[in-house]
Amino acid sequence: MDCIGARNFATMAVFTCPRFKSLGRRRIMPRKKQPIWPIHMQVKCSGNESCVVVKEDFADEEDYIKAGGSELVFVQMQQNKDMDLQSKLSDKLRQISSAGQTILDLVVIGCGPAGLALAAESAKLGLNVGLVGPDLPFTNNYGVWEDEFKDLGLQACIEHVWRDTIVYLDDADPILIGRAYGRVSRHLLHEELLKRCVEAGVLYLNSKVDRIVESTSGHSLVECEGDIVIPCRFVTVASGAASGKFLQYELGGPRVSVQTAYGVEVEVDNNPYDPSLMVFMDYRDYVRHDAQSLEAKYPTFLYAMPMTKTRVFFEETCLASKDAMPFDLLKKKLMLRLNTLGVRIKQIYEEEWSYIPVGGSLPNTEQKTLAFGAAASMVHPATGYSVVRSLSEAPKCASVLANILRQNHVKNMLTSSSTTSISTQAWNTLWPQERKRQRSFFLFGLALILQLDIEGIRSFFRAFFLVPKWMWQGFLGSSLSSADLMLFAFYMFIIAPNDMRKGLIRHLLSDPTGATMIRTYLTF
Ligand SMILES: CC(C)=CCC/C(C)=C/C=C/C(C)=C/C=C/C(C)=C/C=C/C=C(C)/C=C/C=C(C)/C=C/C=C(\C)CCC=C(C)C
Repeated sequence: MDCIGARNFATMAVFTCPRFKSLGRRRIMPRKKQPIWPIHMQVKCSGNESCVVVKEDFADEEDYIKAGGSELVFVQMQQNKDMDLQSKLSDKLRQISSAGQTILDLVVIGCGPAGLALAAESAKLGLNVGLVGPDLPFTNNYGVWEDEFKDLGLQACIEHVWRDTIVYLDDADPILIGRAYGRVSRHLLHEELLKRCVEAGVLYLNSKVDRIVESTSGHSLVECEGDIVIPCRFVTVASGAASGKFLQYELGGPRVSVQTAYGVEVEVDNNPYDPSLMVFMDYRDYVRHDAQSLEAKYPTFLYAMPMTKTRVFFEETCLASKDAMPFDLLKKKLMLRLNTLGVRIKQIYEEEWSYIPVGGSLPNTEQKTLAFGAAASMVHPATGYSVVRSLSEAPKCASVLANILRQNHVKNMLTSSSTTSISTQAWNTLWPQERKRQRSFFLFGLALILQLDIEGIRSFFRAFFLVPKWMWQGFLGSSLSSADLMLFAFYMFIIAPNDMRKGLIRHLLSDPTGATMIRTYLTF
């Protein structure tokens, strides 16, 4: 058997809800007679993690249901097999079963940072939360501004901090931006978010969701692989940008663009970068390629995290392009760049391929299924960053869901129309008009970046980092209000060189995102 324990989640129990039978749904229990009710099992695993998964012993399904388990098979989260925590969770599961509550308040689909954070925050507020998704480790390397991660209480998940961050645009003086940057340990972040879920009593199902349907009673039914159906009051899709099959997006919005990056963590000789500084963007041109070449179509920069003098994470990044920049081209540019810098790679620890859709439409806010994180278009269109926004908005989104459920007394009265209007309230909190205005500005900025060549990008970012620090920091962190963003635009206009000023005005008057932005700003 695979090492379930080493992956942190472990399945526990499954309920079947007799109500489904009357709805004429397909059988809830897997057809093959297998012991899906809690069983006692021991899992061997490598490493020093304790991997014992203890489950209650039942002779058969009937025995299980008699003992208080309902028919819908469900799951309990465990982390590092802490038996004390596990028994608390078992108690919670029993309370839910004994209170006859087979309908969960919220099912979150997706076990990335956004899904885990939303599940934990919602369960903290007393909602019965189920989390569904494959149990996989985080794969992305997250870079964050240290102050922002500290504010989220996640400082302990940062594995390396650089006291300052540097930007190279051309051969002129580099820009020291005066802000500490951190590299998040994806393992520690995963552990911390799991811990929050475990402590808050989130229930977990390691499965893939096939579809979400509405029942006539107004509940959502989350249909998972293995003929498992979970009834709940709200479903929130947090399974990343590729969640399209569960969601509808507004029609006629801007086309999705792509941020692509190829990274390697390596042991090197001749690292030219100071290990005390994180290299946020190095736009210097080492390759000196012909302006007509394919490389010129995709202006890229180097993002570098020197962990020590000899161990460095280098990532060649295309901030945004209409069509994804091919990974082999990114890799080639990175290798050429390192070669020109005289960096000699001695050992490769890991490689990363990153593909982040940016821009695009907002989710249709009239649908009943909710979304969070990248699925809810929360990726910053002009930077590709999203993890801090998802983590910081999770408590707010959870509290809105909890309030809506409380105010509407939906635990007792749910009809299709009431749940639709409740979902609209939740959507409006996630995407209020003010947020839509800010986003329209970012989309305008993204469209601007897309049409700049390498020289245009250099002078654009020179102006960008000259605006007052609170402005560019707020722009990158999505924390400027729509009015502040206007002030920021005005400021950029004032300090920009003449040709850039002309470009800004031309873009405002001619690009469709300019007209959309003006319209969105004028809508109240
Ligand atoms: C794995 C993962 C997760 C990842 C990987 C990848 C990477 C490495 C990434 C990185 C990234 C980065 C670094 C990014 C950065 C970015 C930035 C900095 C950005 C920025 C942007 C900016 C912008 C867009 C800006 C804009 C501005 C504007 C739009 C302005 C305008 C103005 C105007 C129109 C004028 C007006 C006038 C009057 C009013 C008079």
